[in-house]
Amino acid sequence: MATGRVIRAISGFFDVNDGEVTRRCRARGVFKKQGVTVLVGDIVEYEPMGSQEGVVVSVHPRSSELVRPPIANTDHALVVFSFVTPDLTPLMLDKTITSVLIAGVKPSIVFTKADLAEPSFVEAVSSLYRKCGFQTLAISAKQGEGVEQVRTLMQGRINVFAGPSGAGKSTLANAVAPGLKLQMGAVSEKIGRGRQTTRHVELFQLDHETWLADAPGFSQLQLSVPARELGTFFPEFQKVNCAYRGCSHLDEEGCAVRASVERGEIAQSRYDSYQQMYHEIREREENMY
Ligand SMILES: Nc1nc2c(ncn2[C@@H]2O[C@H](COP(=O)(O)OP(=O)(O)OP(=O)(O)O)[C@@H](O)[C@H]2O)c(=O)[nH]1
Ligand SMILES: [Zn+2]
Repeated sequence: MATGRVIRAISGFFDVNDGEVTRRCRARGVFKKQGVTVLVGDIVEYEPMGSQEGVVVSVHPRSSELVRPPIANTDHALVVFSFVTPDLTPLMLDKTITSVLIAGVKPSIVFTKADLAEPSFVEAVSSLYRKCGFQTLAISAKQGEGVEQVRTLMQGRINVFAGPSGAGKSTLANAVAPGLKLQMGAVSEKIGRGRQTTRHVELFQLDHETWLADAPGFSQLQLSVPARELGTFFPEFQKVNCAYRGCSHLDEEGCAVRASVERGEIAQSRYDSYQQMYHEIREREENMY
């Protein structure tokens, strides 16, 4: 028996890498009956067969599981947003960060196209997110500025990119992994005649302990958390210790979060995003009954 990581899934086969060799494996027949799924990113036990093949016999418990694209055990999301072209929209950024946190994945925020933005804007935005407690970088991938620091953040992790179209994900991926020619376009999904085809996801190895998914995650921002728990995914809200259990931080009297916003400590834009997301979730919750 051997242990490896699934790095690719192709029409019923799984490519399993043990750190050196990649074998094409099929899954045990009983998996289907037992409802066991094998995802790219899974750590699996397999029975080697010959020098290049094998059979997956069990799947280790997952630390995280993304639905689109389907990847297991991602532990780091690079949240890539450009300062300009397209312009930064705080709500989109905050939603992406929150979705990453809800999925149990650590986010790092990478602001791109710093070369096209006003230095004062670059500094203001970066410091706003740094103060929230997020790892934050402002880079210019085209000029190669900050690329080394991004690569350092990725070290020893299973990385996935997240962020809107045109933010610079492909450019950055190719800067950190030259030679791989990565295309980070969103996972395409065609729905026709009841059939759903999703682009294959693959993990690319940057070194023996660092991996990068070739498709961006968090393309559908569902915010799958009860409204009352949303605040726990805003690290700067946690720091002020609102004494009210289950406080929505919207209109409760004496709410420490609102007081902090009024003092200008918690950023108004983050609080606005929180309110917007809260109402979105509430609407969904109300429609469920
Ligand atoms: N000036 C400048 N342009 C950049 C930078 N990074 C990316 N770009 C440009 O921005 C455009 C979009 O970059 P992509 O890397 O294709 O963006 P993407 O996020 O992969 O976009 P999708 O594939 O649509 O998801 C390209 O024309 C890049 O050359 C940067 O740091 N500075
Ligand atoms: Zn509160």
